[in-house]
Amino acid sequence: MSSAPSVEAVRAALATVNDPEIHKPITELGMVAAVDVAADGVVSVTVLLTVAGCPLRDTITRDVTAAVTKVPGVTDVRLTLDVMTAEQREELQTKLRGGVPAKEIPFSRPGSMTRVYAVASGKGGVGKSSVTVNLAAAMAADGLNVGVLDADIYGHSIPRMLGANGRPTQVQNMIMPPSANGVKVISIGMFVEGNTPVVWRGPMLHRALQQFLADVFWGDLDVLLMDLPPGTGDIAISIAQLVPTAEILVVTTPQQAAAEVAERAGSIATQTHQQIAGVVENMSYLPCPHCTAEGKEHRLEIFGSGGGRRVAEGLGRLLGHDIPVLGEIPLDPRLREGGDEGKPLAVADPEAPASQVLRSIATRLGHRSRGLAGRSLGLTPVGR
Ligand SMILES: Nc1ncnc2c1ncn2[C@@H]1O[C@H](COP(=O)(O)OP(=O)(O)OP(=O)(O)O)[C@@H](O)[C@H]1O
Repeated sequence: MSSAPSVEAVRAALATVNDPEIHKPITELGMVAAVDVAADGVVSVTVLLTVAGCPLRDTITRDVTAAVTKVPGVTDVRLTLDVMTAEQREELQTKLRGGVPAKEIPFSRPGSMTRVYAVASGKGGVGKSSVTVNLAAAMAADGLNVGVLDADIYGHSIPRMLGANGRPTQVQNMIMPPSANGVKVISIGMFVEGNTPVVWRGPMLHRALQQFLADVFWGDLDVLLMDLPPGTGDIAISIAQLVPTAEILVVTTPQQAAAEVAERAGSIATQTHQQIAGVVENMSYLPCPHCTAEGKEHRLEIFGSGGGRRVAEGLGRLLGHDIPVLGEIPLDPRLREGGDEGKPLAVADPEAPASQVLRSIATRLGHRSRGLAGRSLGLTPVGR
């Protein structure tokens, strides 16, 4: 007959259980209130939930029971779920913030290691959100900790495109973002009922963004992507004020008209003194299906050509240094379908031509040297 396990062995097993929302071990979060091991191998564990009526209590129950059951010598697991006191939640919040005072934006602290990209476009519908979610998913698949802030307050489509169906939950004053495809997501769409359009004005939008940046528990992000609304509106200015180190990523189509507006949107960087990470040309061409079937390459340039290059050159002239075109993404109906289904093509089919371009951009942006983001190096970036 095997002997009863030690309390340490049970605690070690509990340390393998992550809180489903905070994604950290429950032992580190102060959620394990008591562990008791009886001589007959019956283990009693008390776990404190962050809030009463926690929607994920079933997941926690299942995970804790499974982990403890695996410890040799355990004959039964008796789990009691209780709720943290206000003081305990306060303690947890301080711990989660890693000492950063409330209301401070972690990404704008000096020495922040998170690279922040604000994805901008001139016109709507050029694929800015599609590019954002695919880059985010590709970076996450590459092992980076990634967050997406859907700042496209009027056309918030990011949660659907990423398949983030969950709702944010609240621990004290902190908002826990749901995650999908390995990416943490927060969107104004998660805070409005149904499909209600948001008709907020500048100051309210600024406050909402401030809250998303300061009060959301993002954890240690390698990269934060912010999907801006099209154009050069209040939000772009707010972002520049809130996170001055955010670099701008301009998305355009090859079309002349789109390129002109994109250039205007990018030129905001001269006023806000932000860096431009580069230009992404989306919907660059459609690989001719007939020629592809015959093993030949023939690009149908549905929206013309050269928009990305023109924007990069225009912005380069304005800023006095070269701006790279980071990639030309072809049209692919599966990219749209992936967006509708919450399965970004870059990870669902990484070898598709559009995915290959997206993944190469993700690698380039995700692995730029840390700590230099947003700083002028006095160097001229090399083009493609
Ligand atoms: N490369 C592509 N191939 C095929 N469809 C695409 C591609 N890029 C984007 N789309 C589709 O085009 C539509 C517009 O894209 P998306 O919503 O990403 O644009 P947007 O610039 O973010 O628009 P808005 O800012 O107005 O919300 C979507 O239906 C999307 O699935």
